[in-house]
Amino acid sequence: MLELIDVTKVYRGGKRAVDTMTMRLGPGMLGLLGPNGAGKSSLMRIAATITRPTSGKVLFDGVDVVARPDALRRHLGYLPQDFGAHPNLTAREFLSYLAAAKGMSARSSKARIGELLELVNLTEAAKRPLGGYSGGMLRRVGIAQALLADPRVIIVDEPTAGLDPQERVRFRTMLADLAADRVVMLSTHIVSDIESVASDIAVVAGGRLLRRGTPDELLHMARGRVWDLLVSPAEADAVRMGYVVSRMVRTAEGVRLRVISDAPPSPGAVPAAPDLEDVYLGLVQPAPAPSRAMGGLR
Ligand SMILES: Nc1ncnc2c1ncn2[C@@H]1O[C@H](COP(=O)(O)OP(=O)(O)OP(=O)(O)O)[C@@H](O)[C@H]1O
Repeated sequence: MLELIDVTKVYRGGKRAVDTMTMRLGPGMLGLLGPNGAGKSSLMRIAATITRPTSGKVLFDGVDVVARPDALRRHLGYLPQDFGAHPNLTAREFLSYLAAAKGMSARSSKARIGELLELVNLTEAAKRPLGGYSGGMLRRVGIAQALLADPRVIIVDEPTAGLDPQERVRFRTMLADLAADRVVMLSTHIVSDIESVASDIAVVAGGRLLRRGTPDELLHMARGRVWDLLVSPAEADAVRMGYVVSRMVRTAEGVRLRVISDAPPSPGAVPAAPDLEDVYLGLVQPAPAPSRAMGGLR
């Protein structure tokens, strides 16, 4: 069990990137969802013992890992957002080098690296220098290095950035499998990255935890507050001035809008079944003035 308790991070210069966040994580996948600048990377670096919190506690199985980071590090696989690999090394050489740095024996690491290359589908490319890899292939090397020591806790920061749709799906499924018996914490600003795999979603913005729940619990919040309407282009502009609009499609008949609001935004609005994108936008997007769109979702 990994626990973040009242964690705050204030950077030099005064930026409060994480503001008294508390999260407890057991086995399973927690999707940390928030816009750019929400504080996701800062929180993950703190959870991964890379950065010290300004205040608050991080406990792993009850042990204070701010004071004793090694208690977590030997069980941790971490994939930072800016994961960089040496361009002249092959995938196999790079992973062997990291395994040696982690103190793994050459024999056990050889077998493990073979397994991992298979898992991330890089066996065939493993003898080529990393400099010639695509963004997606490098991400897969990144996840392989995070899994080297068969970690109990896996922290991956925006792992799908730069992946094509097929790679995204493969990556999500792989992490979901790993989450069966491990703590997996994954950050993203893309709702579809986590809605099909995370049973537990934390929405963060401005350094604060806004909501946490299962997809069903989050969807429940938005029930009765999502509306579809078809309007003229001029009316669409007016609606966008006053409401949170989660989708807008121009069609031959007019503009089809999806609006988040407690009350119907217009007499012709039809209630719609919410999805997680609606919930997310309702939480993180400031309501345009006049502020009547967000109340119920906060
Ligand atoms: N080392 C630092 N020094 C000062 N400010 C920082 C530092 N790192 C991050 N910040 C600021 O803290 C806030 C949160 O940044 P953070 O990277 O944690 O957010 P994020 O949700 O991961 O966003 P992104 O997806 O853009 O990385 C931002 O305003 C960022 O500019």
